[in-house]
Amino acid sequence: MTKMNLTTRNGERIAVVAGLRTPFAKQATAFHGVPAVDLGKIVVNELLKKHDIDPTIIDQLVFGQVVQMPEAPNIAREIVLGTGMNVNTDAYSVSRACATSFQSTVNVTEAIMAGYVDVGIAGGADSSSVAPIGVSKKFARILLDLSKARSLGQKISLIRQLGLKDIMPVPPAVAEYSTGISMGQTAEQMAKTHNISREAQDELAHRSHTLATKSWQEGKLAGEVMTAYSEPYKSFIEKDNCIRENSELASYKKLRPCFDRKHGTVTAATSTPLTDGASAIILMREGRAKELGYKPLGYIKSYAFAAIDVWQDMLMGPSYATPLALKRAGMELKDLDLIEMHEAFAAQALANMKMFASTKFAREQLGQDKAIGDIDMAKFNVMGGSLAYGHPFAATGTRLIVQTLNELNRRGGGTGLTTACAAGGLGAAMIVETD
Ligand SMILES: CC(=O)SCCNC(=O)CCNC(=O)[C@H](O)C(C)(C)COP(=O)(O)OP(=O)(O)OC[C@H]1O[C@@H](n2cnc3c(N)ncnc32)[C@H](O)[C@@H]1OP(=O)(O)O
Repeated sequence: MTKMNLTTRNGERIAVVAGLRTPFAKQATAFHGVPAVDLGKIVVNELLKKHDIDPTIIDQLVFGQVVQMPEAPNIAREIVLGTGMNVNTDAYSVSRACATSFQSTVNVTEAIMAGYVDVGIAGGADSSSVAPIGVSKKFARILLDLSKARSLGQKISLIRQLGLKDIMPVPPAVAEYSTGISMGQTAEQMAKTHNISREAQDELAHRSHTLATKSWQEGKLAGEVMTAYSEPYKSFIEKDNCIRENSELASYKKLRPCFDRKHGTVTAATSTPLTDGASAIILMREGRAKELGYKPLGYIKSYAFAAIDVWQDMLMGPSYATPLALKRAGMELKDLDLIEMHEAFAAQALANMKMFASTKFAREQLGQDKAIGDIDMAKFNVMGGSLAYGHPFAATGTRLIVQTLNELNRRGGGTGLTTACAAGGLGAAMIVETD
């Protein structure tokens, strides 16, 4: 197969020049009270400062946030207006559930390929601590009717229709809108369908924490996680705080399942914690990066998105998107030097790994004779994954892209796969390479 690259019309590659993320913090800890829009501003502000990028050269900023704030629906534009960037910088927001910052990266990539943009920022931010708490549909309707009621009698009769249940606040659910099935329940489905044992899930989570701890200790994350917070932002944390530095397999075994208390196997340790954080990357036309004197971290080689039904085993996206991204890159799984898969749940990652290796799955679901391939654990989530780092939904895609490129560079260069499942039965896969 001939290897292929994504390029502009005159053959220039799409360069990832730099990337940065906030430390990722467990819900209601270090970033308690800090909305996603501020996390986005913090990270973009520091990204520009750290890499001495003149904000006036940014043509476009595309950002996303999964749990949206009704008062600031276009987070991208708020970031431009709130970071001293040129007010004329185009900015819009995208949403693709947990693959949101894959999507923002693709939007900027495609704009560069089309020749419309030379320099763009992509990323995502989410806060599980500042969530839009709503009201029930009945309460919302009655509030509206109350505002239109003319007499006291009308008002009283409307209020009388409300019970205690109707006026209780409604937090956003981490569940599928059309089915009501939570992400955790889907992970339970996947563990059962694919026969993923509790032991295997515990081991993957323990591995994730152990490798993430080691990566921090070896200083590998220092360059890509911000530690300095410039004015007007206060100082926060300097390290991810979901990672268990003293992870012990024995303590995993003691935990009770969370989503199917009686027959389940998915626990708090084998689920990504609810997390706050933001991440962003700067993309440039290869020639523009050279003109400006930047040495890119790497390049976007190919990408693919895929979608499956949402009732059963919905978090299988990587198994559908990866073969497409490989085909578009003219590559096979064995050609890759690193494989970074978002660990939404240990059961979900393990089920996808099984399906990568399954010829039956390839034949029946992908319409191809050969399995995607066996995953070599020496290449898989080598610095740990989302189970340890956490998962601020929209920020995970650009975390994966930057972490993979930096690790490829430390290993002397190569090609890496980054892939994630997402709500709505969606999947994203992106292949990145270094020089
Ligand atoms: C496409 C996608 O990405 S879909 C995924 C989207 N994301 C989600 O759905 C989020 C899923 N996660 C969650 O909803 C929550 O994290 C839950 C419900 C699983 C757990 O929430 P909580 O109960 O608040 O978790 P908490 O951190 O308190 O942990 C519960 C217990 O497990 C323990 N624990 C958690 N992780 C570990 C670990 N790695 N090792 C040992 N013990 C652990 C905690 O210490 C705690 O013990 P304690 O009760 O004695 O204090």
